[in-house]
Amino acid sequence: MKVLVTGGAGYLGSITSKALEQAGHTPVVLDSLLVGPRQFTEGRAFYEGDIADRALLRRIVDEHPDIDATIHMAARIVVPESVALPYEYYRDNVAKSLELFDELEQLGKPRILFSSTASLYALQPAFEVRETDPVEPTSPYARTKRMMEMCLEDIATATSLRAIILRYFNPIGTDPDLETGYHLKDATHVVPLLAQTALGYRDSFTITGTDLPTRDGTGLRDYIHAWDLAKAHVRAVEKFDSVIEAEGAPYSYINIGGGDGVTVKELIAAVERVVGKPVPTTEAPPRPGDAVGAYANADKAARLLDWRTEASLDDAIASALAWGEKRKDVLGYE
Ligand SMILES: NC(=O)c1ccc[n+]([C@@H]2O[C@H](COP(=O)([O-])OP(=O)(O)OC[C@H]3O[C@@H](n4cnc5c(N)ncnc54)[C@H](O)[C@@H]3O)[C@@H](O)[C@H]2O)c1
Ligand SMILES: O=c1ccn([C@@H]2O[C@H](COP(=O)(O)OP(=O)(O)O[C@H]3O[C@H](CO)[C@H](O)[C@H](O)[C@H]3O)[C@@H](O)[C@H]2O)c(=O)[nH]1
Repeated sequence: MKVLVTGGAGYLGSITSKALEQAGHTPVVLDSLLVGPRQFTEGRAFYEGDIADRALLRRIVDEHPDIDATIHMAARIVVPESVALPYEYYRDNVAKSLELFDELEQLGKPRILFSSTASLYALQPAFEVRETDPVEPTSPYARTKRMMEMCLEDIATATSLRAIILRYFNPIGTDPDLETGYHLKDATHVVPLLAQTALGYRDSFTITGTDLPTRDGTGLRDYIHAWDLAKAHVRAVEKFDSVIEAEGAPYSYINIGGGDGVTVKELIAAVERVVGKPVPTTEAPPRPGDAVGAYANADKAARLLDWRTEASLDDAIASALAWGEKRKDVLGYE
């Protein structure tokens, strides 16, 4: 199959492109390089440009008329930044996504996989969330994702477009060959920050939020290996039509998580276990827009995609540490 991957120069887009290739499929990457590095597109069909550039989309489909589906990963993704830059987040994640979907549908390319987020779930007393559980996005970023979910429901109901909405829990680590990975210079995600501290590139790691309603007061997340997440996309592309048929609706929501909740303090202990030495920490209040947390009920992914996570937390942390050591060679910064 041939798959258009928007945001394919990014962290998850580049790893997913590689997983598609390993499964015998062909990714076609569209990315503006707003943040994704050009190196991450090497060896692939790559179009540099914006998802809302309709002329470019027409050219891509003209040159690749056999595109079977689109994985729409391009977005701005940093929660605290979304609080400070709402215009940028709503314009890029919502308004531009609508242009993309409208043009793809007109071009006869109606299969969309959409990258959504677990951070939009409302807090549940036991933290486990199913796709049918209530949502309550707490940041502009999460609201852009929820808005797009609602748009996709309405568009799929009214038009030929069909959507599989993948709600990612927290991907960490990278592809097995360490070719691409987490690339943000000023990391904001917990595991890259912990890895940089464990590797000695940072003096200490700051725990943001120690008085939350979790078992030890720190934020709880469901961390999954990015390579497992990439393979979930391969399954979703391959099974697209059968998922939509099984759903009995023109759209489907699927949690992509492992099913284990891990607090920040537990995560730090796991990193210390993997590196075999303590990681210095300090404490601070939660970040603006921070969610308390959730972990996935991943039964639906198992049933509809025949997918479940394979890697352990320690494997995923080891992958993140290995990439943390290597990324200076690839990107030029630690
Ligand atoms: N990383 C996570 O923890 C996480 C968790 C849940 C969901 N997601 C979602 O997964 C997707 C990929 O995230 P990621 O971590 O790989 O982020 P990333 O920033 O590495 O990748 C996003 C890519 O999109 C590109 N892009 C942004 N706006 C664009 C535009 N208008 N036109 C073309 N390209 C554009 C960027 O240059 C970048 O390469 C996003 O939609 C994100 O919301 C990520
Ligand atoms: O320096 C830090 C950074 C984070 N954390 C904590 O670590 C946990 C995870 O934080 P991340 O920023 O790594 O992940 P989030 O779940 O908050 O957010 C990320 O994953 C979400 C999916 O759940 C969104 O999609 C979003 O793109 C992405 O930023 C949170 O409890 C956070 O408070 C710290 O203790 N210290």
